Amino acid sequence: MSTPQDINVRRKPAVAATGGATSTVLATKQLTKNFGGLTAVDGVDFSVEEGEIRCLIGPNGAGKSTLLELITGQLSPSEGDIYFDGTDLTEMDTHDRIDTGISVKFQSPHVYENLSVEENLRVPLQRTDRDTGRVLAETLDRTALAAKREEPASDLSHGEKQRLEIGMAVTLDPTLMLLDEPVAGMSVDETADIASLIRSLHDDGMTFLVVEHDMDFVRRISDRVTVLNQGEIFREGPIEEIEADEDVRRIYLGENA
Ligand SMILES: Nc1ncnc2c1ncn2[C@@H]1O[C@H](COP(=O)(O)OP(=O)(O)OP(=O)(O)O)[C@@H](O)[C@H]1O
Repeated sequence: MSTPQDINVRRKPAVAATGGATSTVLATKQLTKNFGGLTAVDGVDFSVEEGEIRCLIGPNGAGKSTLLELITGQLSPSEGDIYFDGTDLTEMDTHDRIDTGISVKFQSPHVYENLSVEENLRVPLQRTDRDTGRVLAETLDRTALAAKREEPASDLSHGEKQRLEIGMAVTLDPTLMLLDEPVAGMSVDETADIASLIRSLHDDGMTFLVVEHDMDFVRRISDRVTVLNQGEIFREGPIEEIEADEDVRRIYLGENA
C-alpha cells in the first residue's frame, strides 16, 4: 500500500472557516474503468481539497457516475488507485470506506418510507458511538425537519426526503460528502433549501464532491468545477472560467442552452 507524497490530511478540515492553506482529502491516480470495450473513466488524476465544494459536470455518458461509484467502492477500477485521508482505498469495501469518513447520497431518495423522520436519522447512528440525542437535535435543526420528526418519511415531499437523506449521511460526521445530482427533479424553492443546507455544512468544514447538471445550482454552491468528457478531465477551474470557456460550452453547456 503506497501513499502519494501530496496527500497531507487532517481528520476535520477547518480551512473553510479560516481561509488558510488547503490539503488534499481525496485523490485518484490514473483511475480507469473499462466496461468491455468501453472506457468509461480513462486515466483520471483527480483531487479534492479539504473544505471545498467541488462540482463535477459533463455531458451525458461522460463518466461522472462511474467515477463516483469507483470512489464509493460500488465499482472496482480496472486500473489506478484512490486515496482518501492518506489511505489507499482501492481494495477497501464500501462499508469500510464509510467508516473512514466518506458519506454518499445517491440521486433518488433512499429513505425508509415507513419509519419516521427521527427513526430514519437513528439508522446510521446505530453504527457509531456518537451522542445520539445531540446529533439528532442538531441534524433535525440543520435540515429544517424538526417539526416533522414524528412524521413517516412517506409523508414528506421530494425535497424533504432529499434533505432527510443528506441528514442521515451528516449524522456520521463525514469528512467528505458525495452527492449525485442532489437537486434533480426539485422545485426552485427546494433547490434553494438544498443549496443553503450544503453551504451551512461547508461553513462547518465539510468537504463536498457534487455531480450536478443544474448550472444555477452549481453557480450557487461551487468553489471549483471539474468538467469530465469521454472519461477524461477536460477542464477544471472556478465556475466563471468554466462557463466562459468556449470548448466547454461546445461540449456541454451549449447543448443545454
Ligand atoms: N454497468 C455498466 N456497464 C456498461 N456500460 C456502462 C455501465 N455503467 C456505465 N456505463 C457506460 O459508461 C459510460 C459513462 O457512464 P456514466 O453513467 O458514468 O456517465 P455520466 O456522466 O454519469 O452520465 P449521466 O450524466 O447521463 O448520468 C456511458 O457510456 C455508459 O453507458
